[in-house]
Amino acid sequence: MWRRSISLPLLFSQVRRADELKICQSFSTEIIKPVDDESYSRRNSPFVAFVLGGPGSGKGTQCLKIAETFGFKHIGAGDLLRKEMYSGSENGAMIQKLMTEGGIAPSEVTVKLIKKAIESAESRKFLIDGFPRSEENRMVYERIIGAEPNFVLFFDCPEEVMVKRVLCRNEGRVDDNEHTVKERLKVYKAITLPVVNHYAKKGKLYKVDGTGTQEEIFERVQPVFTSLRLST
Ligand SMILES: Nc1ncnc2c1ncn2[C@@H]1O[C@H](COP(=O)(O)OP(=O)(O)OP(=O)(O)O)[C@@H](O)[C@H]1O
Ligand SMILES: O=c1ccn([C@@H]2O[C@H](COP(=O)(O)O)[C@@H](O)[C@H]2O)c(=O)[nH]1
Ligand SMILES: [Mg+2]
Repeated sequence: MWRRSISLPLLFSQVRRADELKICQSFSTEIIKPVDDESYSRRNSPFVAFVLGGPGSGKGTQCLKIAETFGFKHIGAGDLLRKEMYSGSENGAMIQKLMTEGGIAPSEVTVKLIKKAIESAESRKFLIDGFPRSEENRMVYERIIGAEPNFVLFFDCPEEVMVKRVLCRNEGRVDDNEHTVKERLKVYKAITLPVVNHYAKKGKLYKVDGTGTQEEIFERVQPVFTSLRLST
């Protein structure tokens, strides 16, 4: 049974009072509908937080810190697709092409990989990093998984900061170049931001300032997770 020591409506109000997180500032001013976490308790479903933000906004970096500190399993949608790409699967060439072009993989492919990762994990608390990237992704996830996320963490970061970070990343990614990052930003603004907006309207969005040092950002993120008391 999932438990936490504080209800989310109370958490939201505490966070607002403390002004530690800038929630939904540019999307909606209020949390309209508190997260219905009790339904998750009853079904004993996994606890899922989506982590969204533009390319280089720091999603992966902060997810590693959250996972280590709060015992979440980190599932990077892009990481799953990269693994699939290098596995020699029939989808490999298709994934490589769309990643190089900054596009979005077919929803069924990504959701199937996420479902497998959730089902094979021992943890029941998940951070799903970099997904959903489109409204279609979101709807296919909800249909196949049969649930919405408990909340969505969103890193808000200026474009020039994100581009600088991506171009300094040295991990040999096929998309870490000037051309692809520009394409990714276009896709992010046109196709991913509507998903962020959707969750803001539902009162499920935690918007965090993604500028500053990694440690400063983690300071802003921590209150969200320290307030959750989920059994493992
Ligand atoms: N606060 C920060 N200040 C400076 N560099 C950072 C900061 N956070 C992350 N980085 C670096 O910026 C790069 C991008 O960060 P990260 O991979 O976490 O972003 P991301 O949102 O996961 O991007 P993508 O969507 O491309 O996977 C990495 O090289 C990371 O080490
Ligand atoms: O749900 C997803 C996640 C990722 N992609 C593709 O992968 C790259 C890199 O993703 P990161 O999350 O930044 O590692 C992304 O630009 C997409 O091309 C995807 O299609 N769907
Ligand atoms: Mg990442």
